[in-house]
Amino acid sequence: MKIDRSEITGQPTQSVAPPLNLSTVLPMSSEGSTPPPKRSSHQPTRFNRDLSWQVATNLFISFKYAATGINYAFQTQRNFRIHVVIGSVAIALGIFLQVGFVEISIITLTIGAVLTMELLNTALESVVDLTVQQSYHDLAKIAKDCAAGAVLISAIVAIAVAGCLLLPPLFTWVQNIR
Ligand SMILES: Nc1ncnc2c1ncn2[C@@H]1O[C@H](COP(=O)(O)OP(=O)(O)OP(=O)(O)O)[C@@H](O)[C@H]1O
Repeated sequence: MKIDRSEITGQPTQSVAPPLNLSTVLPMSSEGSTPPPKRSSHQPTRFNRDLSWQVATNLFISFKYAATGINYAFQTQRNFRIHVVIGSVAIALGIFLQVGFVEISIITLTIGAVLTMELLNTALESVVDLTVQQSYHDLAKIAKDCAAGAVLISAIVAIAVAGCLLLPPLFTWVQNIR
C-alpha cells in the first residue's frame, strides 16, 4: 500500500530516494576527503575486506568495537535503557526470590534476546538512514517497522516469561510476610 507521507507530516513527499551519493558513504571514493589509512600488504587474506573502511585485527579490538556499539545504543536509544533497567530488576527479583538457576537462566536469555533485538534494530535504522537519508521510502518504512516489530515481540515474550516465572514466587513471598 502506498502511503503519502505528506498526509501525516504536512510536508511534501519524495516517494523515491535520490540516488545514493557514494562519496558520502565511501570515503575512499571521494576526491579531496581524507583517505583511510593504508592497510599493510602483509595482512592475511581473511582481513582483506576491501569495502570495509577498517577491520578489527585482533579479538581485543573486536570487543572494543562491540562495546562502542552497545555504549552507542545505551546513550542514544531510550528503549534500550528501559530494557536494561527492567531486565536488571527482573534478574535481581529472581535472585531475591531464589527461583532457581534454570529460571534465572531463562529470564536472562529472554532479556538478552530483547537487548540483541534492540541493537539489531539500531543497526538497521542506521543502515536505512545511510541509504535513503532524509527521504521517504516505502521500503525504508517496511524495514524499520519490521525491526521495531521484532523488538516488540521479543519484549512481549520476555515479559510473559518473567511473569510466569516470577509472579508465583512473588505472591508466595507476599503472603508469607503478611
Ligand atoms: N526514510 C523513511 N521512510 C519511510 N518511513 C520512515 C523513514 N524513516 C522512518 N520512518 C518511519 O518512522 C518510524 C520511526 O523511525 P525512526 O528512525 O525514528 O525510528 P525510532 O523512532 O528510533 O524507532 P525505535 O523506537 O524502534 O528505535 C519508522 O518505524 C518508520 O515507520
